Amino acid sequence: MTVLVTGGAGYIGSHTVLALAEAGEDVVVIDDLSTGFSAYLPEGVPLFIGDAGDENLLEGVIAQHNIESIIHFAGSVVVPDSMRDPLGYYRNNFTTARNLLNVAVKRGIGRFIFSSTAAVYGNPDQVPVPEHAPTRPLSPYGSSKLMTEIMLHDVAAAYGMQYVTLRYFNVAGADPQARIGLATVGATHLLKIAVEAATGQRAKIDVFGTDYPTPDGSCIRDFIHVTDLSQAHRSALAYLRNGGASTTLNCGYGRGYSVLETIDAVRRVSGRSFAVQYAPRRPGDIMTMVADTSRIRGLLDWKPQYDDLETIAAHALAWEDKLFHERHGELRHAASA
Ligand SMILES: NC(=O)c1ccc[n+]([C@@H]2O[C@H](COP(=O)([O-])OP(=O)(O)OC[C@H]3O[C@@H](n4cnc5c(N)ncnc54)[C@H](O)[C@@H]3O)[C@@H](O)[C@H]2O)c1
Ligand SMILES: O=c1ccn([C@@H]2O[C@H](COP(=O)(O)OP(=O)(O)O[C@H]3O[C@H](CO)[C@H](O)[C@H](O)[C@H]3O)[C@@H](O)[C@H]2O)c(=O)[nH]1
Repeated sequence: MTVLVTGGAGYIGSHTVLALAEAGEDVVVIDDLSTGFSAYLPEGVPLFIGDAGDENLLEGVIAQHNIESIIHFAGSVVVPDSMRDPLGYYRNNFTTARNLLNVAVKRGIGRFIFSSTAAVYGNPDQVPVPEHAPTRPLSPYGSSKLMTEIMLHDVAAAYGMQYVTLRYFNVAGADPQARIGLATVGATHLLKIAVEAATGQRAKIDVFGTDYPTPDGSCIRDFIHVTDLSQAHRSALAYLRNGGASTTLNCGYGRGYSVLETIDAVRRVSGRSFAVQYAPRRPGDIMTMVADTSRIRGLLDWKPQYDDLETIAAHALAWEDKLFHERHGELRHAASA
């Protein structure tokens, strides 16, 4: 009984593969390494380098391994890029999932966990946002995820598949032992930028908008530690194996922190000062995005362990320090070669 993880060499995928491997699960990964890193997979986890929508590759992997469940992370994740290249995003997020589901149905793989996003809600009418809130994505990225959610629902209804769609809120932090973390060059996530500033890799951090009608004028987000999120995938898998009905679940802690509070947390845990510059609002930003978490807490046996902004910031910082020294060392090495 093996779990196929697509995009398992990426940020969230690699933390989930680690959690599964540590729990003794057999895992195989398909990843095209477009933004992932093979080095972040635990020893012994087979990696098939290729497209998760390549049906021949999928058939080959399934023929070699006894796949019982699929966790589908592979996709393109940068909202502004999706505005510039909508067709690329619909292909890599929607068409890839369509091909993967086609093979899953043909091969009778009956359990599917899908990485979706809070971006499907667009600007919410109510906060915290429940899963039944209207879905009005503001970007091709959000639309491509919502279309995949709808397709998965229809496929499950037609072929008797069980699925859990997980709508992640703002994923942050790194493995508490700093074995893996977010390594994408040019990542745009707030906490990543803040720890890059704290490690001296950036001269400053911009705060996009300080005139929102929030207590300190900056946007508010619900940050979830990537290790807690990886455990939510394990819990979702256990839920499906126990016969749980298909469902869609918000993944957050249900608590919001402002952009300024988040930057302050990085300053506190790092003990380092860096420049913070107030900048205009970033187009397309949602003001406040906080999850209603009652459904995930009620349905899954999931107990978050790192629901604390300073802990998330500290883990992100420890990983960034390690990454910076590794990359810096590599550069020195290359320069002297
Ligand atoms: N990071 C977040 O805050 C966030 C929030 C909501 C949802 N998500 C979703 O979670 C998933 C993982 O995101 P992440 O932050 O780990 O990003 P990531 O870029 O680190 O991971 C994506 C992985 O998928 C691989 N990949 C991309 N397209 C592929 C393809 N066609 N075939 C095979 N491999 C492919 C990449 O090489 C990478 O390893 C994505 O589906 C993303 O939309 C992420
Ligand atoms: O240098 C920065 C970077 C970000 N921000 C602000 O910080 C907040 C969070 O921004 P991120 O880019 O870190 O995250 P988003 O909330 O825009 O989006 C993230 O969370 C979404 C769900 O809410 C989607 O899942 C999406 O894929 C994922 O990138 C926003 O108000 C943004 O304007 C800054 O002020 N300065």
